[in-house]
Amino acid sequence: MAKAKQKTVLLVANGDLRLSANQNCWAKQDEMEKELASVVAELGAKIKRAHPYKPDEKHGFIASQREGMDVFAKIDRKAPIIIAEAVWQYSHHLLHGLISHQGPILTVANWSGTWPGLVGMLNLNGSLTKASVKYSTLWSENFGSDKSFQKKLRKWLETGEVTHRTGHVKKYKSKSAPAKTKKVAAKIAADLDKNKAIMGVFDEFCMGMYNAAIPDELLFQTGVFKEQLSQSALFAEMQTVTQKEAEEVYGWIKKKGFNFHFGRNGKTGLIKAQVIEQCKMYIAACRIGDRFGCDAIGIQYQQGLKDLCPASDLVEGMLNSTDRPPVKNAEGKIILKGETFPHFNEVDECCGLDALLTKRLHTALKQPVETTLHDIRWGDWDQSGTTKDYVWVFLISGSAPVEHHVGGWKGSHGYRQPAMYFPKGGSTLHGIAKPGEIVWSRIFIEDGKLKMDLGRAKVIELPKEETERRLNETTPQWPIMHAVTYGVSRDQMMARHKANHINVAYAHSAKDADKCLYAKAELAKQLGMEVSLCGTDAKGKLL
Ligand SMILES: C[C@H](O)[C@@H](O)[C@@H](O)C(=O)CO
Repeated sequence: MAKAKQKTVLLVANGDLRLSANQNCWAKQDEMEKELASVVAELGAKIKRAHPYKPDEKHGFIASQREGMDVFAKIDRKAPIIIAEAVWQYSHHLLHGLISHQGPILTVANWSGTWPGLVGMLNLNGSLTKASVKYSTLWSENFGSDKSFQKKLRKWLETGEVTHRTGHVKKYKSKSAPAKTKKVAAKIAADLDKNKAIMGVFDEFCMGMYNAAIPDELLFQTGVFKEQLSQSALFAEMQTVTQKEAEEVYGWIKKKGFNFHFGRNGKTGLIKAQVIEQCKMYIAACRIGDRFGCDAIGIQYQQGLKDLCPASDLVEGMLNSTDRPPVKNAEGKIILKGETFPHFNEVDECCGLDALLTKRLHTALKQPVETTLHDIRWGDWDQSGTTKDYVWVFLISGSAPVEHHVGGWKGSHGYRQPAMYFPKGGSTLHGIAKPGEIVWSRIFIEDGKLKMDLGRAKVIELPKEETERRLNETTPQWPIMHAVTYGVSRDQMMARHKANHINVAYAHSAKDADKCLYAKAELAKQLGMEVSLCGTDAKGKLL
């Protein structure tokens, strides 16, 4: 390796707020940092941690915003700095310091599914983008042997900047949209303009995901407005739901053939009492959402509620389904009968807005309306010999609608949420996404504007052993989607995507999915977003 100019690079490792997560994940972070330090040394520079390992806490992560501020107050603002991530991290622990930083910034993640480090880095990238902070980003499966990674790292060490090719991204101009899709989009846009719509937000801002909050001023143009709801109100409403009502929801789920995996001890296993509380939350969420006339709702859950009651995941998966337990409002009317009540996980408002638009578009185009977000968790080449395509692991931290799963309700499973993240447990809504054509999309904020990226992909089936390998490399309790993106490579996706989350929606065929994509692009454009199309259609034609 050619030597770069000798210099010291500061390293910052950001973590979760939860001590249990930071302790559990520390070993992998430590391993990754050592590998990175050795490559940086080979390149002639030196890594210096900007904050120490904390023996009493048994980890070396920054674990709060204040702690992050104290770390950044002491560092040279002009120094080159690497944010190295092997775990899920709360971006706001660092954002302040990176906003003030004057030296080159590099975010780095190892290509590992073990903990959501790639997810963490993508969130930080999205947050830095929204905050207009200049940064570079790199990822690699093996820092020590990946020549292309080393070349790019050397470039960053020498120049303070490294870029990636993003030629797969093309600005959407209405010309490419079929006339029918324009008509559908115009009708929905006009309705939003006249009648408006509401996103119910049960506590804004989850786990430091600054990128996920849409400033109200940017939302106004879309005709969608927020109803600021509170998780305390949700918890209070849960207390008004009777045991009988909760048992009815539970019985409904059981009758559908859903597979709960119960254990004996609620500390580490799933127990019925946790599920009953989730059934209460499901009813409470429907009722509050209905009372406020919401078109979509988002429950923050991971901070606050996590210490009070079981996880919201089973609730969220059901809300995103058309085949869900009926809930009556105070007037005795079933709330949104036969419809989804779109839910945006972790109150990612960019996903909420997308889900709200998707429901309307797919209803108008007679396509499946069930949507969800996933984490871009990881990806790998198929090891079963099924496909030569690169296969992503889209895997969200708890639930997806059963319509997305092979076998629907019967093919879906409820596991206890991992104790290190979710002390009060609760069932996930796990399943393996069924093969089919999808549209993926992401609304994000850049240059103070609302933007949307869209692309096409297919979900493929992989043999049981390969699916299990992927689940065991990540978090097996969570729902998985084997996705192959058309005309967008792993590195192109990583270079461009400005979020940890990605929205996905099925269509009946490849042709229908193309139509859905153009209709969504057109609608987003009419709502004032800057829209880009990424990659190709199923046949390889540029979008
Ligand atoms: C449980 C974790 O905090 C997850 O919620 C996290 O990895 C995410 O899903 C981030 O999108």
